[in-house]
Order: sequence, then C-alpha cells, then structure tokens
Amino acid sequence: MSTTAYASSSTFAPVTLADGATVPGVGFGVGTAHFGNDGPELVETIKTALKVGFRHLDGAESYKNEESLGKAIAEGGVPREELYVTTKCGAGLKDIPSSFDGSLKKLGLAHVDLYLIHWPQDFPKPGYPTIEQAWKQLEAIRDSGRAKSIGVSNFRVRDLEKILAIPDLKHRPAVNQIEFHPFMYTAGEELYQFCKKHDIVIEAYGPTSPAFRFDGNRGEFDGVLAKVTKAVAARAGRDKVEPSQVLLRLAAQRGTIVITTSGKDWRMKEQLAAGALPELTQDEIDELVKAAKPAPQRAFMKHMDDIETEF
Ligand SMILES: NC(=O)c1ccc[n+]([C@@H]2O[C@H](COP(=O)([O-])OP(=O)(O)OC[C@H]3O[C@@H](n4cnc5c(N)ncnc54)[C@H](O)[C@@H]3O)[C@@H](O)[C@H]2O)c1
Ligand SMILES: OCCc1c[nH]c2ccccc12
Repeated sequence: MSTTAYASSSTFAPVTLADGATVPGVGFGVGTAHFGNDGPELVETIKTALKVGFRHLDGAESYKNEESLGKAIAEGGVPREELYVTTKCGAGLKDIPSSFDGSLKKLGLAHVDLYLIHWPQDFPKPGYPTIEQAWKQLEAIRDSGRAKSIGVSNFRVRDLEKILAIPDLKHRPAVNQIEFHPFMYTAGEELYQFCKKHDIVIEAYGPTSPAFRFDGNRGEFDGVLAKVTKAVAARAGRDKVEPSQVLLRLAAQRGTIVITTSGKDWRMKEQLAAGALPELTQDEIDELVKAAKPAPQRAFMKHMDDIETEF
C-alpha cells in the first residue's frame, strides 16, 4: 500500500517492456544539466522532482553523482517500490560486475529497475570485454535479481545485432536509450524500425534539443515548431504551450519512454503535464522532420552516424 505523501502527477502513460516490466513513461535525468554536480544542491533538485511527481530517475555511473541520487531516493519520501531507478555502466565497462556493485553501493539500493551499458565504443579497446561478453555479464546481473531489466544505450543496429546473435542469449535488451527528436528521425529511422521489430523499447534522451540546444541555423524548423505548437495549443483549448512540451509529447507519441530533466520546479511540472497534450497529426510530424533536415542532427554521441566502424 502506498504511503506517499504526494502523488505522481505524470500525464505520460506507462510503457511495458518485452520482459514484462512496467516503466513510468517519463523519466527525470540526472545527467546533462546535472553532470558532475554531486552534493546537497542536486539532492534537493531530485527531491523536488519527486515532489512534483516524477517517479522514474535516470542515473549513470559516469554522471559521478550516484551518491546524491541515492540520498535523494532515501530522503525523498517516496517508497522504493513506487520508484523506477536506472543506472548505467560507462567508465567501468572494463569490469562490469565491480562497477555494478559500486553503483548499487553508491545508490544505497538492493536493486535497480534498469541497468544499461552506456555506450558501445569502448569494446574494441584492449582490456575491455567484447559486446557479447559484456552482455552476458548483464544477463548474470539480471539473474541475480539486482537489476530487474537490462538494456543498452547509444547502440546502433550493428551493435544490437551482435547481442541478438549470441548463441546462448538468455535475455534480450529491453531498451535502447538514444538521442531522439525530429532532427534524428531521418538518420535514425533504420534504428527506430529495428528496435520496434525486435521489441526493444526506445528511451528518448535529449527530446527537447531542437527547442533550445542547437543555436542558429535552424532555419525553417523554428517557424514550423512554432506553428505546430500553436496548433497543439488550440486543440488543447489553451492560449499557450511550450515548444519543448510539444517535443516531449511527440517523443511519447512515437512510442518511446521520454527522458528529460530540469533544475526548476515549474519546468518539471510543465514537463510532467506534456503527456496530456493532444497528439500531433502526421502532417505536423512530417513538417517538423522535413524542416529539421538542414539543421544539426545530433547533440550527443556522434558515433551513431558512423555505420561502418566495428566496435
Ligand atoms: N544515455 C546517454 O548517453 C544520455 C545522453 C544525454 C542524456 N541522457 C539522459 O537524459 C536526460 C535528459 O537529457 P536532456 O537534458 O538532453 O533532455 P532534454 O532535451 O529534455 O533537455 C532538458 C534540458 O532542457 C532545458 N529546457 C527544457 N525546455 C526548455 C526551454 N523551453 N527553454 C530552455 N531550456 C529548456 C531544461 O531546463 C533542461 O536543462 C539526462 O539528464 C540523462 O539522464 C542520456
Ligand atoms: O549520458 C549523458 C551523456 C554522456 C555520455 N557519456 C558521458 C560521460 C560523462 C558524462 C556524461 C556522459
């Protein structure tokens, strides 16, 4: 039974993974704006996110702030079973079992809900496991019950194919966490369709990047986003919605779990409310994608456009 003093206010529908787990449809990220910030200020920010209604927290070993995340979870007033907690192995990929133990210890948790390999680029390097060996280590962690689900992040089709081809594959990746917004739809279409076909749910990070992250040279995109935002607001019976809210709504509409973040409680509320906005029409989506084409395509992880290099 819930003992939470304040309820989740998320308007994003939960998403069910192929392994049967249910994930809150919007997550609060502890990277990007909070990267390297590990202390009382971040603890308060995460506690604020819980207070306004986030129940899904997205951390990583490489964000160097798992202790603050753990402290916020311990002090946040939300029972553990009502929270969905992710962490990722990045800096520790040479020794995943030790890295995972360290993450759980820093978080102060007996288990995480989702454990991800943060990126694939290190695997050809000396001293690292192969992708296949790394995945078997994640399977063992899942079988120990200390990670309820396992997945990957920033994996291309060819990286995912290596996992799916493991002869004694026991657990498939439940998610692939990738940058996902209209600037990515064209370049990312093959990966999107591959994940869909193989029941790998996409977690969309950087979903609002086109609204604020790319400076200049957005050309037609700004105009189209403003137009679509106005139309969505009109369908919602509202004077105004934020373009970033429209991008969050769009990510959910494309079937992804949306990972966003903020340091401000009013923006967190705005983010949680975005799931209730009316759907974008196919014409509106097409217009956004078309207008996005001349703009920068990707804010993170440029290797995603390198379809040749073998990791
Ligand atoms: N797996 C990975 O490699 C990877 C990479 C990047 C991010 N992530 C995860 O995803 C989380 C969210 O990523 P993100 O920060 O790119 O998400 P996002 O695109 O939603 O951006 C959130 C940021 O945008 C700001 N913002 C939102 N609307 C705005 C507006 N209208 N005007 C100005 N600023 C606005 C917020 O204040 C916040 O700082 C990260 O914290 C991390 O947990 C993972
Ligand atoms: O996941 C957020 C982006 C990211 C990728 N690799 C990192 C290493 C350190 C901090 C952030 C990142």
